[in-house]
Amino acid sequence: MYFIETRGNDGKKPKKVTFSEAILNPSASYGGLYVPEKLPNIDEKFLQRHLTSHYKELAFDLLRLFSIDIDEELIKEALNLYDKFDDPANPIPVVKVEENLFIAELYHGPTRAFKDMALQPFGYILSSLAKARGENYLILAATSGDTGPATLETFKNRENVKVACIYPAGGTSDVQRLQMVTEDGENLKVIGIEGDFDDAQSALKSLLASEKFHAILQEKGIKLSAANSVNFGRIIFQIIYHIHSYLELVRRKEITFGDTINLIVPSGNFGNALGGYYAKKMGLPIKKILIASNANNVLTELINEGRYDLRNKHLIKTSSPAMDILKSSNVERVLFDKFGAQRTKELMDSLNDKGYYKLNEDELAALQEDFAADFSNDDEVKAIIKEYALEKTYLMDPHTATTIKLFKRYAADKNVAYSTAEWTKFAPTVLEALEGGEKKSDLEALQIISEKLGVAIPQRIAELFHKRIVHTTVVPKEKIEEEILKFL
Ligand SMILES: N[C@@H](CCOP(=O)(O)O)C(=O)O
Repeated sequence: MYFIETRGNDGKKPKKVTFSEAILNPSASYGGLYVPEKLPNIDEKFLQRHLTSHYKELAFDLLRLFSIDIDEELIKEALNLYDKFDDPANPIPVVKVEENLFIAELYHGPTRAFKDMALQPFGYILSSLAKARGENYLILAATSGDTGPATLETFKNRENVKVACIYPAGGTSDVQRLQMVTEDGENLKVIGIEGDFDDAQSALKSLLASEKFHAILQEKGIKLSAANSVNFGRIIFQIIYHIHSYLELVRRKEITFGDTINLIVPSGNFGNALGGYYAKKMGLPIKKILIASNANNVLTELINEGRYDLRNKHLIKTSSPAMDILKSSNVERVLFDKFGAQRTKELMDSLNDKGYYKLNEDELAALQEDFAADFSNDDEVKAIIKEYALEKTYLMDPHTATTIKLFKRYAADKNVAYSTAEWTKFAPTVLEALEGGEKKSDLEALQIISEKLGVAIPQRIAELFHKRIVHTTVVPKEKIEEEILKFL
């Protein structure tokens, strides 16, 4: 299968590339993204076959449907990394929380957030390709808290790759920050910036698109790639778990083949939601993808009103920092799929130049065929955490809590909501939700919640508080490139 560009081709880059080319060099013409030329189909036979199979087999067959140019043995080795998850027999438990609400817990990997689901195998494949080709890569990552730790974990001490991870100083939870600044691999550099996630991601995108930066790296014998979901290598692994969720409901006889379900997705950069959209397009019986946001509600406005409007908006720091994003990358792939390259370029140019775009009526209707959306503010999030912990004995983190408003609206349907991070990454907010009062430190809050509710703190989270801080760099956003070059 080949991959093409969301904003069309500039005549300088190849018109289509293979999967390996798309993941090693994810920068497409005009600042666009790579997408599959044609999505493969999954039919009932495919689903039936995987009713009794392991997640790794489902993943392997799904990747095969895309006919990617990666050696099958390498894919199998990469998928074996799911054996490190809490339950090697099932990396994603799906918990029935109440009638029609199933929570798919995507956080049982090493860094306790859904990013491990894709970054564990993707990091292995990318670094193995680099080594096999005898090439050296700089991998950029911009993070609002979860992608960073998962990227550092997957690439740590891997040969032929160096990682520069950019995070907004003060814009993540303390556990997320510690997960990054205590990572001690020789090939890793963590850079805090005086700015927000959008600044970090804009820097990443302009470095990816910069011929000058590529040339400087070339002189050093280094090529450039990225670990964020701008890289299709991330997205392909984010399609699989939606199929797994559906199969889980069939296995438990909650639905039969052909019944439709909703997916409720806490959304920031839209990679998870895009994975669900692709699964739907490929034939998975999904009724709607419900997009849950926090107070940074650009996606709610887009899906409900058809306008993506950044004018007069500034990023708000919320209790769900991984979703503190205004410039959401993967909406572009949906625009391309629905309206084609020319219109996508028009819309994205308008967003970049004027700070907004507006869909016409037909376009909005097309978007609403697949998506609905709502957002929750921090008070609503805290109330949900408390309600579910105390009344339904289900402990959830603030990102997961944003899905519940949508569940309540669609409670007559079967819904799979995604839990994208473990509560342990946001313990002070969770404790504040449960008990009110002054915000406690992460360590204190973790201990109190663990004792009171009898829930375990994973060792890797507990030991963060005793690890040496390795990365102390914090720079103005204008100095990101300089800092990266100092590290190489
Ligand atoms: N929510 C992310 C932001 C980056 O998203 P990605 O899917 O493009 O990696 C984070 O937690 O870092």
